Amino acid sequence: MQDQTSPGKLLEALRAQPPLVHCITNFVAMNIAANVLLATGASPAMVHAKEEAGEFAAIAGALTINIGTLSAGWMRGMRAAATAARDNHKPWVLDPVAHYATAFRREAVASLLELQPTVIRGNASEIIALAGGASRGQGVDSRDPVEQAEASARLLAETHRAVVAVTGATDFVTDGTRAVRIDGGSPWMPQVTALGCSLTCLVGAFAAINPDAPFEATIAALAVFAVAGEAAATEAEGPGSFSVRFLDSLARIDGAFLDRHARVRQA
Ligand SMILES: Nc1ncnc2c1ncn2[C@@H]1O[C@H](COP(=O)(O)OP(=O)(O)O)[C@@H](O)[C@H]1O
Ligand SMILES: Cc1ncsc1CCOP(=O)(O)O
Ligand SMILES: [Mg+2]
Repeated sequence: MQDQTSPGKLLEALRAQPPLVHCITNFVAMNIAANVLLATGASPAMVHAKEEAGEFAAIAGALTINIGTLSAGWMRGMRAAATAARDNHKPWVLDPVAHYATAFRREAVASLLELQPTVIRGNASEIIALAGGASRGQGVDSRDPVEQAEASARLLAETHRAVVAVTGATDFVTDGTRAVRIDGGSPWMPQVTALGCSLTCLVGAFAAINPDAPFEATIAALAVFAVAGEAAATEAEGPGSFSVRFLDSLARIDGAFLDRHARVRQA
C-alpha cells in the first residue's frame, strides 16, 4: 500500500478537507500567502489583533506566526494565539524573519519559542543565528548556504523538540533524529518577496491535516513548493511572470504528479 504520508497523499487529503489556517503574517506577505494557500487548496485567515487572535487560533486547524513586520501590539496577539494553539493542541509554525537584525526581534522570537512551536521554518541565515551561530543574513535575505545551517537545524530541533525546516537551493528538514533534503524550486523564488513567508503558511496547512506527523507534513509543503516552483520556472521569463505561473502551478499539480516529481532524499 502506498505510503499514506507521502507528499502526494497529503496534498490529496488537504484538498479533500481544506484546513482553516490562522496566519499571523507580515504586511508584505499577507496577499501572496493567502493566494498560495487558496491555490493549493487550503483556507487562509489573516488575523492578528490581540483582541481576537487567541479565540481565532482555537477554532483554526493550525496557526502560523511570522515576525516580518512586528509591533508591540502584534506581539500581544502572537502570544495570545500561540498560547491558545498550545493549550488546544493545535500545531503552530514559527517563521523568525530576520530575528538576528534587532533586539526587538530577538526578544520576540525568544518569547515565542517558550510557547513550543511545532515547526520552525526559516532561511539558512535565520536558522544559523537562531542556534547561536554567526550568520551573514542581510535584512530578511539569507546570505548563507543551507548546507552550513544543517547542524544548527538539528540542534534547534533537539533543543525545542520541534521540526526545523531550512529552505534555500536545497531544503533541509529534520526532527532532530530523521532528516531529508529536498531538491527543486527555482532561483527566481528568492527574488519574489514573501514566498518563504507563504511557505510557512503552507507548512501550517499540511500540519493542520496531519497534526500527528509534523515531520511528514513539513516535507509535503516543501515538496509542493519545490515541484510547483520547478514547473513554473519552465514557463516564466523573470520574477514577475514566475510569481503568476507559480500560483497556477500550485493549483494545477495533483497528488500523483507531486509524488512522481518530488525529489526528497534521506540526509
Ligand atoms: N536558489 C534557489 N533555488 C531553488 N529554490 C530556492 C532557492 N532559494 C530559495 N528557494 C525556494 O524558495 C522558497 C522560499 O525559501 P527562502 O527564499 O529560503 O525563504 P525566505 O524567503 O524566508 O528567505 C523555498 O521553497 C525554497 O526552497
Ligand atoms: C521584505 C520584508 N520585510 C519585512 S517582512 C518581508 C517579507 C519577507 O519575506 P520572505 O521571508 O518570504 O523573503
Ligand atoms: Mg523569510
